[in-house]
Amino acid sequence: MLKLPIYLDNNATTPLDPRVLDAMIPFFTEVYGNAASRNHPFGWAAEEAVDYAREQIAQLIHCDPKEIIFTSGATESDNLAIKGVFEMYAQKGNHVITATTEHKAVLDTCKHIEKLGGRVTYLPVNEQGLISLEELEAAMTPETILVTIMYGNNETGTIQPIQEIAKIAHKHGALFMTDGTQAVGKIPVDVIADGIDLMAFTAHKMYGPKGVGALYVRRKSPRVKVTAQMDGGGHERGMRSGTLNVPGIVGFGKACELARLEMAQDAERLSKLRDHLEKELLTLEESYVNGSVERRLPHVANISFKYVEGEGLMMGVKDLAVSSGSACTSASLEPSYVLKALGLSDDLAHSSLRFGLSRFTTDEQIEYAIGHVKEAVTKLREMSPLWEMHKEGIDLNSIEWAEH
Ligand SMILES: Cc1ncc(COP(=O)(O)O)c(C=O)c1O
Ligand code: FES
Repeated sequence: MLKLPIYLDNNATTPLDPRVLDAMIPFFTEVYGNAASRNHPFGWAAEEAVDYAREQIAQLIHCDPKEIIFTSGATESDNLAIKGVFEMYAQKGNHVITATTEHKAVLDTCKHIEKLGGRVTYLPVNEQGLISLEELEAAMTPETILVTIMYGNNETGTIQPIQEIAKIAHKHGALFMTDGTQAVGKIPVDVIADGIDLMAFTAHKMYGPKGVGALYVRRKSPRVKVTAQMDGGGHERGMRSGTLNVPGIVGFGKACELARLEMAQDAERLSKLRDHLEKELLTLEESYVNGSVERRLPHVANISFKYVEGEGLMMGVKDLAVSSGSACTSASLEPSYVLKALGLSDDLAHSSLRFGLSRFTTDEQIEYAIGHVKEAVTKLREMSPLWEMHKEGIDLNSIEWAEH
């Protein structure tokens, strides 16, 4: 039988918690009504389950259950928030501010509204992956309707100064939206304390099922509205039509409840495990942490190993399921645009690995990962002429390479 690698790609998706699956199962076979059916108990039972999940989710992020709009995932929530605000507030202005390190679900939606006549400012980040509050302030105009900056980055785990960003947006009369996909369920997120007006998040990054997400839309001071992007039966207070995915929503609710109860202890254990992994891997010379070490999600480490070629690195660590900043693991030909935005060279971006730990990651798995990565990096460097030159003290930047 095929031996599976150790799964350390939990920023891509997490396994479903068995307790979440248990909660979902009756809603496939027994309680199969349409939550919008008002005339019989099948519908009522489904609606009751959805309402309960809405409460579980609202409790995790400290909002009112009415402020949760169910979607198919964070991609849809990002689209609904940005396009929906752009259309709804067109009278006020057409300017949106975001950052270069956002997820494609945000960046490509911003590109779309540019085609519709919108103006978008893409703020740069510093080497820590953080935007500058001064640059944000300077970019605000009377036409700015929306500032959208993610909570925690999916590649590096860097956490933006959310409360400060919200204050600046509000001071200038704009709404503040955040893609909370990687942060919700991992660190405390309080939409009221943080000043968030809209927030996208998704179940499958927090031990829930794939294909179900939510958009938080503030209802009071200010009351925020988005134009629906999916027309139809007028579900979700008219903001997102379509029959609700009841089992998925039940699972999402359960995942949020578990996160509320277990997040603190998970975060403490995982940050210790992550720090141990990182400390060990940094004993390899010329290895670097990408993103902010101080402001970071507890379960993420992104490390570059200089003088190691990206493709070789991915082949060398095949006992681990991890992501890399190199293009050979993705459909695009460019190395990670997030790492490049932090100022990394193409080479260093190519030679990076992203480790994403989960509730189910064990000490033994991390010990194995440490040994495996150390061995791979050491072996690859032994074969690398660049490493040899570096060891001989030759400044590689001073070399003039022959043209071919
Ligand atoms: C920051 C961020 N936003 C959005 C998404 C998209 O989420 P979903 O897969 O639920 O559409 C992801 C997941 O890849 C993500 O990490
Ligand atoms: S190492 Fe494969 S694309 Fe860079």
